[in-house]
Parts: sequence; structure tokens; C-alpha cells
Amino acid sequence: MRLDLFSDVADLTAAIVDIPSVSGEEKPLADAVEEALRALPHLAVVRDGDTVVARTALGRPERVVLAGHLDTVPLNGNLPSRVVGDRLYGCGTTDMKSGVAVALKLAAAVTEPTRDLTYVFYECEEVEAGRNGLKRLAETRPELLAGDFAVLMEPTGGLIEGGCQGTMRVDVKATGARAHSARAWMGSNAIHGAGAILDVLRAYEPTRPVVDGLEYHEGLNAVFISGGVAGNVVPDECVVTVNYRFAPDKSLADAEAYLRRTFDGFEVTVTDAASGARPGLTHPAAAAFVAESGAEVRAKLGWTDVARFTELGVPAVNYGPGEPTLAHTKDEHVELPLIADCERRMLAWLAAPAGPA
Ligand SMILES: N[C@@H](CCC[C@H](NC(=O)CCC(=O)O)C(=O)O)C(=O)O
Repeated sequence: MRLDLFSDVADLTAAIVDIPSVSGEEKPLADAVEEALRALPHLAVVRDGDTVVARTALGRPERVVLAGHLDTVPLNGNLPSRVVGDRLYGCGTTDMKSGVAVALKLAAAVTEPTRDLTYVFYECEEVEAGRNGLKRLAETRPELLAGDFAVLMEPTGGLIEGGCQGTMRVDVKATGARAHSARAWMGSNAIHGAGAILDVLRAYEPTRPVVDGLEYHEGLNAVFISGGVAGNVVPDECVVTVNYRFAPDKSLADAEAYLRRTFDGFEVTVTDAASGARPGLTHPAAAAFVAESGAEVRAKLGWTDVARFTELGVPAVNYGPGEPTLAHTKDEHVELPLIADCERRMLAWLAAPAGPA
């Protein structure tokens, strides 16, 4: 499938959405993105796995990175895309193929930017941290991610979302002893034991820490549960996988300590983690972007690669057309006027004289 980067941004978003790209299956979309970018003579293109990087090299004093992931969460009967009124429905419309479409439009349209530009379209953001394409690039080719400022075109509903919350997944294990279910008193049922884990989760009251002026909203949820041996065996093991979302004033060590305290008495194993990022909006480059866009600012509650750029020393913000509360839902959709508005604002920003970076 060919992508026409000179088509209307709404049509381009639909075309991208209609190339399914659940995490790990991004190759057809990465191929289409690579082919479209290689046709643009002002960009040097590098392919690394299913991650595509395109850069201008005009020797400008500043470089801006625009980044977006190509993958989506699993489909939910929500492809192909469809337009209803002013909305485009389909998996990935908000998270984050409308943002990817805007970045691709910019890549084609902005041939003589006032700052050098790097576009990064990468794989496996929606899954465990170890598979993330940007992580691999940061480890193997960090020079490709160098810049003075980065915009992650993640869903923000046209606002600017600062920083991001951290995420940690733990397996909390209840143990028991196997027995014949006809003589259950001989054993100890681990699935029943896991009820105490679920009680803790039900009783959890989310905290809303304010970090550098932005209010985050933490969360503690069971995302998987497994246990059971056979239809006539009292099970000796039940594992509840818990996902903790924590504000960026906490480190990974703080998050792990909190989970171990919360599930004291159970075996707790960390299976995946990614630290958050503070808003960083007082950095001159971020402040200038906020001022130029005129957009309202709030906290990013999901995890995004703003955290990675922050770790790399590149100030970064989230800004994109999708509405974050629709991300990962069956009814995922994006407002078409918001995509056009995002494209217009980004074009205006890139056309303006280079600001502080
Ligand atoms: N390794 C992390 C990756 C999770 C990434 C994902 N990000 C978003 O959904 C951003 C959009 C939004 O603000 O809703 C997430 O937060 O789940 C992991 O596996 O947890």
C-alpha cells in the first residue's frame, strides 16, 4: 500500500489506520512510511527494524525531533476505518496514527525548515519496555535521536500534555497446596487466597499528586489473572498481574517499594517498568513551544517516550490531535478538524524563526 503524503491529512490518517499494525506487526506500515519518505529528496532516511528515521541536514543551529509510534493495541473489531460526520473511527485513530499522519505531512511539506528536523516513526511502544524501537535506537544509534527539543505526537486532544506517568507491572502470587477437590480440606486453595490481593486493589484510592504545577492521577489495577490446574484439583498457585501507574515525582525504586509494601505477605515479581518524566515545561524550548501554540497545558497520564527523550537530555512535550481518553477503546476515533488544526499549528511553529532551544 502506498501512502500519499500530499493528500489531505484526514485521508492520510485513514490510509495509515487501514494498514493494521498491532505491536510486533508493524512491517507493512513501516515499509509504506519508509517508501514515502525515501521519495522526498530533502530527507536522509534510515531504517532500523521497523523504525524509520528521516532527517534534514541543513546545518541549522537547532534540531527538533518529531516522533510517533507506528503500533497499536490489539484490534477490537474496529477496522477498517470509517468516517461518521466529522469523526474518523478505527483502531489507532487517536493513539496515534493521526499524530503520525501530521508528522508525515510536515515531513513532505517543510522542505526548508528554520531548524533542522528529525522525524522518528517507531515500533512496539504499546508493549513491554524492552521491545520499544526508540529504546533500541537510543542504545544503538543515539546520534539519530539527538536534538534540542522533541515533540511526541501522542494523543493530547490538541492540548499540550507535560511529562508522563511511570508504569510498573508486577506479578503478585498467592500460593496454596494442591489437593483433590473432593477432599479440599487436605489442601489450600490459592485462587481463594488471591481474593486478598483483589481486596487490596478494590480498596485502593487513587492519589493525584501535583508535580511542577500539573496534576497527575495514579492507578493500581489488575490486568491479568491466572491460576488453576484441572477441573478436579485445588490449585496451589494464582498470579494477579498488577499495573501501577505513578506520578513522575516517584522513581522506579519508589514504585517498587510501594508495591512490595502494598502486597506484603505475597510474592511480588517486577516484570516490566518504565519511569515517568516530570513536565519540564520551564525549559526554554518547551516554554517557547507552549507560548507559540497557545494551547492549554495538562499532565500526560499515560506513559510516553517523552520519558526517554528526557533521559537523553532532550526536553520534550506531548502534542497531538487524538483524544487520550479514547485511546485503547473499541470506539476509538479522532475529530477530523483537530487533525487539521494540529497540522496548521505545527506548520506555523516550524515556519516561525527558530526560538530558544
Ligand atoms: N512500556 C509501557 C508502554 C505503554 C505505552 C502506553 N502509552 C499510551 O497509551 C499513551 C497515550 C495516553 O496518554 O493514553 C501506555 O501508557 O499504556 C507499558 O507497557 O506500560
